[in-house]
Amino acid sequence: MLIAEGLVKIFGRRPALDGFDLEVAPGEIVGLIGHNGAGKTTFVEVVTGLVRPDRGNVRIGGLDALRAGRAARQLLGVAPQELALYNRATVRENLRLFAGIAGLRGRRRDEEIARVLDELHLSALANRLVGVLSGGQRRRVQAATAMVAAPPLLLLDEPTAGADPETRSALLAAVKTRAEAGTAVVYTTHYLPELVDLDATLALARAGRVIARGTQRELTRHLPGELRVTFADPGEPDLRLPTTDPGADLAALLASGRVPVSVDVRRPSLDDLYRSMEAGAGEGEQEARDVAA
Ligand SMILES: Nc1ncnc2c1ncn2[C@@H]1O[C@H](COP(=O)(O)OP(=O)(O)OP(=O)(O)O)[C@@H](O)[C@H]1O
Repeated sequence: MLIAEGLVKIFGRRPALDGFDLEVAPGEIVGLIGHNGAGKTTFVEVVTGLVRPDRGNVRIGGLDALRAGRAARQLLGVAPQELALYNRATVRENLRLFAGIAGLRGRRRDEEIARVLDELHLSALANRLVGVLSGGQRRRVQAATAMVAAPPLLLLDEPTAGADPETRSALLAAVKTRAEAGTAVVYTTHYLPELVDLDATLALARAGRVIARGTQRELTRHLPGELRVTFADPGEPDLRLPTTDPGADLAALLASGRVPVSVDVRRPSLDDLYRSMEAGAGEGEQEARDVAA
């Protein structure tokens, strides 16, 4: 549904995108993660048409988004990181406007608005001015504007930033439902557990390019998990051992004659993956590139 190839965008002398590639299939949710400044928002802005890349191609649903921008954007719903809503209009009026821009009219428009209000738990706020809503409520409204015309591609840039648990779970459920119906989703976030809930595949951005792409399991395979053991002898402290081979490490422990009363193996998590990226352009990144290769 989305193919971005070799995107380069230079601001001043610094590349914000430096050979950024990403493909997203219909029904796929891609969690786009990476440190502040990795280029995630610039990528979203290029796909949206707000920023023109210096090099590279973007295809949306087979259309060249850099040449046939208008037609390609009809296939796109965007919730930008910086909220773009009309504060002096109500939630419903905002949704009418966005649905109208996407070409929805009459009864179909009203039905889609009712559906998205319900999905995002916004029905009770439909006639309130956006300007008087809380930050989390506005974020939900922004996500609703992206989803209202049921576009086949959704770009959600940190849609749950600052959101309370209710906002977050309503949004995640709506995104899941849309993906199950075939929508392709690019979802940027710093809240990694959300990507587990969404069963998203991952794209790790660093310094303007995607350095690794795959499932959570594929990308964390090279990282150590943790073996947690409690012993029968109350005087013996609990053991927490980083491990890539818990079976072998446990066998070695048992062979040493120590008697465990509980054993737990924690798989490497997305947080571990994120931390491994902190290692910079060192070993961790090279391993991530190997995984991608
Ligand atoms: N309009 C702009 N003018 C100059 N530099 C820019 C502009 N937009 C982005 N940048 C720079 O491009 C780089 C990538 O920024 P971008 O906002 O894409 O990162 P990000 O991965 O979305 O970060 P975050 O997680 O903080 O949202 C940063 O160094 C940023 O300062």
